[in-house]
Amino acid sequence: MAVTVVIAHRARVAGRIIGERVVAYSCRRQVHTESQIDESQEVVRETAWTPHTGGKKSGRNFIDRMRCTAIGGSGGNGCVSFFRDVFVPRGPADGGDGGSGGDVWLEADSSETSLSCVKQWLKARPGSNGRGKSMHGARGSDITIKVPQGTIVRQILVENKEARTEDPGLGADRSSRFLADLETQMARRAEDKASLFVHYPRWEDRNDVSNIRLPAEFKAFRWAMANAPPLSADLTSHGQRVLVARGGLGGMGNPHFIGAEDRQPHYALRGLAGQTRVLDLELKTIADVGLVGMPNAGKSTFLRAVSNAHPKVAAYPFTTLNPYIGTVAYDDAAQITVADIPGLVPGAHRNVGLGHAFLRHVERSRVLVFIVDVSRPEPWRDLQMLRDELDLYRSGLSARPSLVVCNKADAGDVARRNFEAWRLIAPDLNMVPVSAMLGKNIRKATHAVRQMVESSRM
Ligand SMILES: Nc1nc2c(ncn2[C@@H]2O[C@H](COP(=O)(O)OP(=O)(O)OP(=O)(O)O)[C@@H](O)[C@H]2O)c(=O)[nH]1
Ligand SMILES: [Mg+2]
Repeated sequence: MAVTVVIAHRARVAGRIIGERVVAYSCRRQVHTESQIDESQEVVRETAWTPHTGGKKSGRNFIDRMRCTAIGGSGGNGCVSFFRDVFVPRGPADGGDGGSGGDVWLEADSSETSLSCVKQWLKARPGSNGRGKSMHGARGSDITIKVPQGTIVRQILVENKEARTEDPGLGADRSSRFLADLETQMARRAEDKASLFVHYPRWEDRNDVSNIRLPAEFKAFRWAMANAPPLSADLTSHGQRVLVARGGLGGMGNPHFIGAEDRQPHYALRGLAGQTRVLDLELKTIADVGLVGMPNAGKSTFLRAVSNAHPKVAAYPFTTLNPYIGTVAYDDAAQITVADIPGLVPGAHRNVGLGHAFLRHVERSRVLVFIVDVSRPEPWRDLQMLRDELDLYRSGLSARPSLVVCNKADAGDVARRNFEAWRLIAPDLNMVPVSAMLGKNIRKATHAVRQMVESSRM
């Protein structure tokens, strides 16, 4: 059976054939794509995760989806110490508390354009341990990671394997199984409790901490950590921040455990571990207008003509490999943002061409501008294909307010005839003939777009 690779990335693609399956690795987008074709149907699958590429910021490392792990700094341990002085051999407890661990924050920044600056492990600093003479440990410093505006943060819930209970044996009857369970639970609880404490040197055996009441603040923190709701945030505006992993609470020093029975506690609490969260970051660019078109239709040329952006323009398909954002400035100081994305080809929803993953960058645009090359035969078919691909990505997406820009209207009689025929076929379609290359009729298009953006804001 013949096996074909459907991937049309212009980037370097290394592939290896395993049986009837072709596994291809695209170096450009770091997307691991697996294609398999059988006689009846085509199956193309893209793994959801783009691995980290080492923090480089260049355009080739554009990343719009990644997974990372945020770990709050652990709290410093409380200290076991006693006041000592000349003629004071057994002074009162004076151990300081440990400092809390640092927090991990994500912050939207308008100067960031890609998630490639985000590392896979985001770790905040731990708090310092408490010391004698009631000296409390310093708080661990927070870390703030800048992400582009439009980043969606979701927590991935990882299964807790420890939650599974052990089976005491097949032969055990119900009551003995219940008792065995209870015993293991009690032993585990005592063990867990003992592991929460630090001891004065060589006092481990003498300290029985099983009856010690843990401080309410400590219990409340542990409860809050265990019952924290799954994180989900959308960082849409510049400076918006979200706390993704809280630092652990610092342990309490031994003065907290002075009681009626024990005036000289030889133990203190350890700091708690920081929160760990596995995060899925997805960048969905926020622009007022999204440009959608086939490769070579002139999207980038149009963006150059209307805005301050300078995307690369060339006479071959897939010139644009990453989204570009430009700002259109009007005479009365009004501004709208326009996103140019790589071209779509028939079957983009099956990952043909560069796939439709880039459509996430126009998904939030209120207005869509279809750039159609009017010098191609039957350009209305191209528009239908674009609309179909949008709907296959997200149903109803093509129903957004839209303008059809009939580009390359300067390309001779063919373009003019096609445009006139199109007018007859679809008299109600919102169309503007332009020549992005020569800058003709651009003002008409930009004003039509502005009207649509403003009416969609109302
Ligand atoms: N004659 C003519 N050519 C144009 C016009 N607009 C763009 N072109 C040419 O069409 C070719 C493709 O233009 P691009 O702007 O790179 O097209 P694109 O849609 O961004 O293509 P991809 O980035 O590959 O998706 C270039 O050679 C442009 O010079 C136009 O209005 N008239
Ligand atoms: Mg382009």
